[in-house]
Parts: sequence; structure tokens; C-alpha cells
Amino acid sequence: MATASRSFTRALRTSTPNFRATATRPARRFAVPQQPFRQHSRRGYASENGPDKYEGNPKGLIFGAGALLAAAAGYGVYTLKPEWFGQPAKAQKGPFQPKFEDYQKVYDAVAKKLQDEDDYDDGSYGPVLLRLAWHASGTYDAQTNTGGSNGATMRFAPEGDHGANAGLKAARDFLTPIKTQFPWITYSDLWILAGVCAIQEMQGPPIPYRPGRTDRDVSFCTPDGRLPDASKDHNHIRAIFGRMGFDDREMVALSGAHALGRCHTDRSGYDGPWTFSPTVLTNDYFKLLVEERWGWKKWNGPKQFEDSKTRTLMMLPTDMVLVKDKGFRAHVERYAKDNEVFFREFKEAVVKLFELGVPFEKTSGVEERWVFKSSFE
Ligand code: HEM
Repeated sequence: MATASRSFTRALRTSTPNFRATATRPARRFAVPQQPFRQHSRRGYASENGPDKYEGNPKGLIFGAGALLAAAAGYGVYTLKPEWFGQPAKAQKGPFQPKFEDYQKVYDAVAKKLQDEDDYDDGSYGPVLLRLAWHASGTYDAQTNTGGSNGATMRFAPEGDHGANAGLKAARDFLTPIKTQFPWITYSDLWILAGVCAIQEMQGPPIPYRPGRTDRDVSFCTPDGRLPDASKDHNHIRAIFGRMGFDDREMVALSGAHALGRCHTDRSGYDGPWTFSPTVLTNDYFKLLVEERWGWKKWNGPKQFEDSKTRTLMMLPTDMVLVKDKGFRAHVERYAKDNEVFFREFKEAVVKLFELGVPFEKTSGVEERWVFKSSFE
């Protein structure tokens, strides 16, 4: 059902008419003619024609020399290499080694699916894809070097059923056909790539990405309670994000993701969006935090805030902590004033979040990070 805020959001969303075609051209065939060539040994000639006819017979000599030349030319034909003609060399045999172009194709497929399936929630699966990537990464514990986006262990019941992960099946199911289309990518690399795609396609900053996550079995599921509880205070926020290795500035920057999406009563119990444009990333979350008046929502659900003016927006108790706590507030104000500063610091914190605990050096060997081309570029 299209609500006022939904159509507002849809109007804001960038349509992407010039989505790049992802199909690759079939490789051109190697065009050098391959004529059948029979090799004749000198001995073969001798036995066929007899030694007498061969010795002193000029016709035989000419024929013999011609045969030798033909043999040499034939050898050449057989050993010509495609790259001598400016054509790509034949693919090396061995396991498939995906490159940037291959990951860009995965990005394009996710971006296209986001555009095609725009009747979900406020018009996009983007927010829930980002929440999946964040919940996959946010289990990291720096002390024990456990959890994090390596492993994609939320596929298994113990972790998938944690209260904090309620509703994320929608995001995992959205990505299942993509995984079928590109079976070589790990779930854990795919979930993070989809998070990157969601941010970029919702007009956020480019998020540099590198692959190298491996999928792990059920024994690597993290214990319940590693993700933040929205009903808690500043000590809780610092304890949870501190465990991952983040400082105050990074905690606030990451929270800016709540410009996107909404709360669902059947998932977290909370209700409503944080901003009027929940499928476009902006610094509105920070602006609203400092500029609007917020009061407790009167309802039977968990304690949450609503804006006094329209009573259509919400803030979680943990969101309000960011303006109540002095250390956090300084950053909220900086981001409310300057979207560019927010985008820059958000990007840095997200790259760090998405790579927590991933042993890239042992897996992908990909050292540099890539920036994917967005569908509207
Ligand atoms: C104190 C920290 C945080 C708390 C307590 C928190 C809590 C929540 C809750 C309760 C929801 C609603 C879930 C639902 O009902 O569907 C939510 C949604 C969301 N969160 Fe957070 N979150 C936190 C930090 C973050 C961070 C760091 C990110 C990303 C970098 C993030 C991204 C999102 C997004 C995009 C949604 C919307 C999902 C949707 O629309 O389906 N959150 N969060």
C-alpha cells in the first residue's frame, strides 16, 4: 500500500534508465584457418617412391623441398598464438579466479534486482540488505577475534534465530537467486557486496570493497547478545561498539545508517521510519535529531520516541542517547551541518565494519579495494 511517505520516497529515488548491460559478448573465435596437414617423413617418401627414383630426380627434389616448406609452414600454423593477432589469449586451465569485472557483474545483478522489486516496504530492499551486512559484521569481538562478516554463519538456526536478526530472512532470500547465478561467490562476500550495493544505489558514498571472506559451518555461530539492544543507554553502545574496536566518532557515523529503512512491529517490536526519505541516504537523521522536538510515543509497544510535529517519525532510545551524551553529540552536530563530512566518515567506518575479522591475506590475496560502478553512473 502506498503511503504518503512512500510516494515521497519513490519520487526521490533515482530512476536508473541507463543501467549497463551486463551480458558479455561471446569470445571471438580464433580466425586462423586450420587446414588439415599430413606430415610426411623423408623415410616415408623414400619407401613410397623408391631410392632410385628419388636420387638424381629433379622433380623428386623439387617435390621434396616443397614438402619440407609445407611442413615448416604447417608447423607455424599449428603454433600460431591468438595473442599475436591482438586477440585475447585462451583462458588458463585451473580453478576460476574471479576478477573485479566478475564482482561488478554481481553488483549489477543486485542493483537490477533492487530496481525490479520496488514494491517491498518503502520501495526498496536496500535498507534490509544493509542491515544484513551490518548484523553479519557487528558480531565481531576484537579480543577473541571471533565473529564478523567472515563465515556468513547467520545462515544457521542458532544465529539466524537471535532476536536481533528477526526479519533478515527477507534479505537472505532476496540474495539466494544471485548466489545461484554466481555460484563462485561466497555467501559472506555476497552479503557484504550487497550491503555496499545498497548504500551506493540509495545514493550514499562509494564504498570500497574487497573480497576474501569464506563461508564457515554452524560451529562458528556467535553467541546471542553481541548486537546492540535499542532499549539501552550510552554505556551499552560504547561497550558493544568498543568490543568491535570503534571509537565515539565512528559509532555516531555508523548510526547515520538509520536515515534508511524503518522499524517493524513484527521484527523488533518498534514501529516507523527515522526520516521522510528512507530509501535515500542523507544526513537527515542527524538534522532531525538536533532540530526536531521528540517525545515518548504513547502506545502499547516498546518505549520509543516520536517527533512532536508530524508524529510519523521515530527514534529509538539508543538514537536519542546520541544527542543526550556530550561525547556523541559533538559528532551528531558536525554531521547535521555537513553531509560531505558525514559521507566521508560514514564510508571509512563502514569499510572498517565490513572487514572486521576477515583474514584477507590468507584468502583472496586481493590487496587493493575496488569501487563498483553504480547503476546510475
Ligand atoms: C546502537 C546501535 C543500533 C541499534 C540499537 C539498532 C537497532 C535497530 C532496530 C531496532 C531496527 C529495526 C529493525 C526492524 O524492526 O526491522 C534497526 C533497523 C535498521 N538498522 Fe539499526 N541499529 C543500530 C545500529 C545500526 C548500524 C551501525 C547500522 C548500519 C551501519 C544500522 C542499520 C540499520 C538499517 C539500515 C535498518 C533498517 C532495516 C529495514 O528497514 O528493514 N543500524 N536497527
